[in-house]
Amino acid sequence: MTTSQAPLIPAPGDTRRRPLVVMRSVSKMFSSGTLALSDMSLTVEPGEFVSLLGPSGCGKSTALRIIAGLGDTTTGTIDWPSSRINSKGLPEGDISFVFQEPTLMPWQTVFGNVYLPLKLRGVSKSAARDEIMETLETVGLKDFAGAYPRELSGGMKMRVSIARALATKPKLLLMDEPFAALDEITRQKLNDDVLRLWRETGITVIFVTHSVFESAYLSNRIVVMKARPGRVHADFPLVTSLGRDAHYRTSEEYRQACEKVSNMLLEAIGGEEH
Ligand SMILES: Nc1ncnc2c1ncn2[C@@H]1O[C@H](COP(=O)(O)OP(=O)(O)OP(=O)(O)O)[C@@H](O)[C@H]1O
Repeated sequence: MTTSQAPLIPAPGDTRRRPLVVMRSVSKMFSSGTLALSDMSLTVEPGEFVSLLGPSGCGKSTALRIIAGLGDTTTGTIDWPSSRINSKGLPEGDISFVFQEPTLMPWQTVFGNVYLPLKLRGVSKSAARDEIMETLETVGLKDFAGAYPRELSGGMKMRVSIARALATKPKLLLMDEPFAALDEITRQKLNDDVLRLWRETGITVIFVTHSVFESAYLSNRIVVMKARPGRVHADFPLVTSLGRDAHYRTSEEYRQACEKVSNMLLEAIGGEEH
């Protein structure tokens, strides 16, 4: 992957807000010959909540993994204009990833699982304690710090996974279908949790989902992708005059947002070559 380094501090008089991440004409061909992404460009501003939506196999996870540095581009670049870049071309400590599976260590408590990324940075347990307890409180798990993953429900495990991702206070949270395996009510609760965290922390979120309803509820911007090869089909803001809450879920505004996203998705699927 190629990256370019930008000065961390803007030049005097430069009052422009720098994008957080810029994906420029990225293509990805796997060694199997599959062209997963073709000429994909995407600029994400600080504080955005962007959902990546599209048919199965259109390259959503591939795009997310490339942004996270978990995969290389074949051509194209990923730039981090507002971050300090490490030797791997990544903004040190600025990115966290939440996968569909909570991927917790079964032999560690909730506290131990959330402590892991801080431990890897050399932070002692005692120095990390207060912050970890605060993060656990944010996700509603303060009373479960000593519990083991086997004692938790699916939704609680996902909360631990989110707490672990937040422990390092990243600027960017990448979420790859995190709630797909959960029941609808748990999913809605976690949607509200993520929205609250997003509002409270000002974190930037890129959220991969198959769900029109979920994307229309959560995002202030939707990027619909097309498959074979994966590329951006539509990219639009989702502005609402209402708060995103139970009232919004039953509002005409939400219905219209779902209809718009759904139509864009149908358009993207309709354009596929079968
Ligand atoms: N490691 C890999 N090796 C070869 N091909 C891969 C690999 N990972 C993904 N692909 C292929 O790349 C394409 C995009 O896959 P990707 O998982 O990014 O899509 P997706 O939109 O996230 O799919 P889904 O919604 O089903 O999770 C698919 O055709 C997939 O088979």
